[in-house]
Amino acid sequence: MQLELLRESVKKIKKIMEEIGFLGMGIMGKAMAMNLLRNGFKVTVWNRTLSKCDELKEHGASVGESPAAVVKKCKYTIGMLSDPPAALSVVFDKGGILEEISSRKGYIDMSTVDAETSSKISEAVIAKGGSFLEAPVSGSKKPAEDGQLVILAAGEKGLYEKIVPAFDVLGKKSFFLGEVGNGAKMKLVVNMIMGSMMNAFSEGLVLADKSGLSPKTLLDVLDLGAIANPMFKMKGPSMIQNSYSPAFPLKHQQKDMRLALALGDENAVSMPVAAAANEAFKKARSAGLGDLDFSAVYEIFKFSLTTTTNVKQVLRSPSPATTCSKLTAPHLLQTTTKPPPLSLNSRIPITISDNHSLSLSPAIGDDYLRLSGETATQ
Ligand SMILES: NC(=O)C1=CN([C@@H]2O[C@H](COP(=O)(O)OP(=O)(O)OC[C@H]3O[C@@H](n4cnc5c(N)ncnc54)[C@H](OP(=O)(O)O)[C@@H]3O)[C@@H](O)[C@H]2O)C=CC1
Ligand SMILES: O=CCCC(=O)O
Repeated sequence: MQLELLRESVKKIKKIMEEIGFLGMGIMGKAMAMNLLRNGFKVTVWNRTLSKCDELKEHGASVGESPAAVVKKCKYTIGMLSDPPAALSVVFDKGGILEEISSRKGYIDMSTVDAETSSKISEAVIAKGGSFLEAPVSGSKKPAEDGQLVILAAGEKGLYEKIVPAFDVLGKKSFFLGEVGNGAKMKLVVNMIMGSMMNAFSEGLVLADKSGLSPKTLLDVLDLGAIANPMFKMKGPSMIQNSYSPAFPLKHQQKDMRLALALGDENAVSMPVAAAANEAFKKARSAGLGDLDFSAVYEIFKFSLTTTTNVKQVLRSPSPATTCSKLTAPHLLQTTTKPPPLSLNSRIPITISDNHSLSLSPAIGDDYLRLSGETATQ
């Protein structure tokens, strides 16, 4: 039975025969390209920062010197880029896809972008005789590694049918949603709901904690009830340990909230919950948490202090009189260098306002300096 299944998938892959191009070796692109390689596809990769292709090369991928070079070599090219400007750049800029796309070649953009960006790309590719499919995905780093994504495709049905063997490797289920734009819209609706849920979850964890309840017990209770879901289950334990290793970077979640709200504007849909969630993600970005996992928005709820003062500066030269009029998420600050004057036993007094001060003690983690402290009325 297993052998039969194996034969079937080899047959499907052989149907494609042609090499697959892959643009964008970020968290998702790298995992997806690796998965294609593991499943017998020949893959040529490209990334703006070339060094990120090294690991793929070690696993048998070829490396193209530009998006155009990849398209020239491959019949089908997939893109997994950060945002609309990046998705447009690999198509329209010098060395971009348009220089080599032609009839019998297809471009599949799996990035999360808005319908307008996707339509612009589609029109340009089709004008050159090529085929286009948008195919954003639900699921994060782990599902990408395991080939368990949910693929939301729209555009040219013919291209969809031809690329299905690759989608079967990348995902557990593909939807074909009709005309270009529908995949982008579906993805934005899903991520809008996800971002709003993450905010409610964060608020709940803080409320439990401040009410004298154990956040860990809250996780156990949630997991047994009607609102149990994989996201709470997966993110909750690391959130209560202040650990936010990025699977889905917060800056991308905020981009998706922004694009979803724009879709709401376009359709006159009132979205007060999503708008509030977007504000929290923006606040987290401005506090320097954009490259952490989107669950780091929890930090914003833990500390309702508003801040922008250069806390890094404060940390580099802590002194008893250090004054910090505005302070955000003071216990989790990204530092470029470990500040020399600090030791694990240091306590750094920081005055927040005339009436309040913080006394912080540092613990140095991987790339982050974590500080914990309590407010005290002077
Ligand atoms: N991470 C996740 O869980 C998920 C992410 N997504 C979506 O997938 C896309 C990729 O996400 P992810 O892999 O996490 O993001 P990363 O930030 O890890 O990677 C972004 C990629 O885009 C490239 N890039 C950025 N700007 C440009 C540009 N101007 N020109 C060319 N390339 C550029 C980066 O290149 P460089 O290395 O040079 O910076 C990198 O390859 C995003 O749209 C995201 O919203 C969808 C589902 C899940
Ligand atoms: O766009 C990112 C989605 C992340 C997820 O579905 O877990």
